[in-house]
Amino acid sequence: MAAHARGLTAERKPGEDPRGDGAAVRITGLVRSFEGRRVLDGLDLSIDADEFVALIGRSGSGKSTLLRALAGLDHEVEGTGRIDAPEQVSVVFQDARLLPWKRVLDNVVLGLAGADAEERGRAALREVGLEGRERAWPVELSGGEQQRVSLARSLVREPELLLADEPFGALDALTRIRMHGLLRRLCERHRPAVLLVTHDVDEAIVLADRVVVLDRGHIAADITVDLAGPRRPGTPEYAALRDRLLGHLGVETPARQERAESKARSREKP
Ligand SMILES: Nc1ncnc2c1ncn2[C@@H]1O[C@H](COP(=O)(O)OP(=O)(O)OP(=O)(O)O)[C@@H](O)[C@H]1O
Repeated sequence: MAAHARGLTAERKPGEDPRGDGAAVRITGLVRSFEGRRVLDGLDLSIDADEFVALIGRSGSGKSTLLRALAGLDHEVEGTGRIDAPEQVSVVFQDARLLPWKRVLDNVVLGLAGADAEERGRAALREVGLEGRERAWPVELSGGEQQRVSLARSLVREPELLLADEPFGALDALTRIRMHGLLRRLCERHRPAVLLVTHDVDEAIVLADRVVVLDRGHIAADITVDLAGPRRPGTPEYAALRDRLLGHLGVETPARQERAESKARSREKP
């Protein structure tokens, strides 16, 4: 994929794995600036093939800037650094970005080569639970259904890397939970490397193998989600991880407050 911010010092090398370490994505010393202000400040990040990484961080920390750099959508941005990423990349945004004048199936297969494109498109729609809606217009679908079409459009291209920028941010809570299940199943089947930008710590824990916290252009934490059994908010391990991630985002939780108070009390003791 040709993709470069102005001033990028090194070329992207699609699909290369020079170290043979199984990484699908390798980002080294990435810098991105707007009007002289560094939003990404020498960032390094690797994502293994078929690894699911969630990227969280406060508003303005540079999450979308990083995702756009990886997607090759930042030609006008000032920057340096090196990005090694696969050739086949698909991007899903918060809004489904379907063409309103094309039917659902035509949106899915748009630009897809091969005599079997339509059959693959139908199969992708089946996978996301939209069999029978091939001839519907986008406007006839709910928000959740439109995002399903957007996922089908991405996955029909069999991406080695799936980039998702708050894909479920505009959906209601119940639809979101259903979409989490769908995305997890699709990823287990197609096994792309995934970078998911989200504001939702629970979404990150439920879906990801690793959660990366971005803070002022640097990686402030890189945490493997190592929870035994189903990832249910009720378990102590889940609560501890959630608490830790919220701490990195500067959010005070009752548990953190309790710990701080007990530390302060023990310091006061003679
Ligand atoms: N095209 C642009 N021109 C100028 N500044 C920009 C541009 N795009 C992003 N920025 C700035 O870069 C910083 C990082 O933006 P970015 O969208 O990457 O943050 P984010 O972590 O995705 O935020 P949010 O969670 O609110 O979506 C912000 O301060 C933003 O104002």
